[in-house]
Order: sequence, then structure tokens, then C-alpha cells
Amino acid sequence: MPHAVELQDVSRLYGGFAALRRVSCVFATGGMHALLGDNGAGKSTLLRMAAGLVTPTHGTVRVLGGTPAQNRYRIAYMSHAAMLYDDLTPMENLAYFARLHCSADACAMCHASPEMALRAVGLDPHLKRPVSQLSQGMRQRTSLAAAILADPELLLLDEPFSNMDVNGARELVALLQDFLTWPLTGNAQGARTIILTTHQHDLVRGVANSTTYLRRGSVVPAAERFEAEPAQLEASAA
Ligand SMILES: Nc1ncnc2c1ncn2[C@@H]1O[C@H](COP(=O)(O)OP(=O)(O)OP(=O)(O)O)[C@@H](O)[C@H]1O
Repeated sequence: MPHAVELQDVSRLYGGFAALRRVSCVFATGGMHALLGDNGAGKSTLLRMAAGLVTPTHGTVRVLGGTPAQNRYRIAYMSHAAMLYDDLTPMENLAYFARLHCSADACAMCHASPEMALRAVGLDPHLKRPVSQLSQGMRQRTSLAAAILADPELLLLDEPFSNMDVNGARELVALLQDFLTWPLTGNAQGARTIILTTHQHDLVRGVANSTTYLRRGSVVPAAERFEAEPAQLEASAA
């Protein structure tokens, strides 16, 4: 089975600055994988590359055995900034996204209905309040519902727990674990995969199937990981 995401000697330059520098790593198909690192380490760049939103300056990115473009209907990406229409309710937002997905060549991809997607993330589809009046946690859930609407095999989540309290974030982790158990539809083979970036390693410790650390655009080798995660070192020394 192909890897969910595979980077071979990937660099991404912005002018003379390397957001990613000769990165080679794989994220296995199936399960939840955490991408960690300090601010500016290159996490979002890597995730957006897997989504096909950023192209490498050098190297190769393979997603589900092909290019991100070839597999774009099998991938969903959720940015850390919620891309929602504030004046619409969660249901209206999702109904709009469903219409977008179902245009032209993409109508085969809407396996989940807006109602199912909202229920899956624990939101009432009949909620009448516009998104602007919802808590941050509910907005995040609405964004997640929009991402899973297309029933993706690969779900890429950039900082899904940002601005959420601990309980809300734990609930979200449980929802993501549940999503991983959904059977794949159609002719899809393999397993669902989530790759998420976070600064809150505690939330996914023991839940994530793998952890990849970035530091200043490079993957931190396993032997140096404590150094990459000083909070964990302090906790273990206490
Ligand atoms: N479009 C861009 N133009 C110029 N520099 C960029 C661009 N995108 C990212 N960078 C730079 O690349 C580096 C890595 O950014 P990236 O957003 O991938 O880091 P990150 O690990 O996700 O950080 P954070 O945790 O703060 O979100 C940063 O120094 C950032 O300023």
C-alpha cells in the first residue's frame, strides 16, 4: 500500500529563506500522525504541500501513491484560520460547500451529506445561529465538518486545537479517532489517515500513531527529540 504522504529530499525556498530544507519523511497510511515543532519550523508548509497548495522548490512529494493534484478529491485540508461564512449557520455553510464540491466533475465525491458531517462532529444541524455567534470550538467543529464532507481518505489539519479549551480539544481528538474508523466508500482501498500539526503534543500523545518533529525546516532525528521538545524534558525531569 502506498504511503499517505512521502517527501523525498524536499526543499521550499522563499527568496533565500528555506521554509523546508532537504526534508525526507513518510507518513504511513492509516491512523493519526502528529507533526510538531516550534513556530516557523515549517509544519504548515509541509501540510500545505501535501494538500497541493504549495509546490516544492526541489524534491518530490507523493500523496496516496500519486501527485497531490492527481489525488485531490481524496484529500481534505483544514487551515488553522476557519474558512467559513460568518453570516451563515453551520448548515448553510456546509450546504454551500456541498454545492461547490458537487459542481461539474466532482459530484461523485459527496458521500457525506451536510447533515451527516455536522452530526459527526457533534453539532446540531438545526442550529439557527450564524457562525459569527458561535464559540471558537463550534467554529472549529464546523470547519472540520466542511473538511470531512468530501469523505476524504487523507485529512490534513493545521492546528485543529488552536483557541480551544482542553475539554473541547479532547472532544475533538475523540471525534477524529471516530472518523478514522469510518469505512471507506466506493472502490477506495486502504485506510483513513489524519495528519495534524499542533503545539499541544499532550493532546495526541498516546493517540497519534507517529510523531514527526520539525526544527527550522528540517526533520529532527529521533535521537534529538527531547531537545526539540523542551517542555517534555522539563516534565520528565520534575
Ligand atoms: N508564503 C510565504 N512567504 C514567505 N515566507 C513564508 C511563506 N510561508 C511560510 N513562510 C516562512 O516559512 C517558515 C515556516 O512557516 P510555516 O508556516 O510552515 O511554519 P509553522 O511551523 O507552521 O509555524 P507556526 O507554528 O507558527 O504556524 C516561517 O519562517 C514563515 O515565515
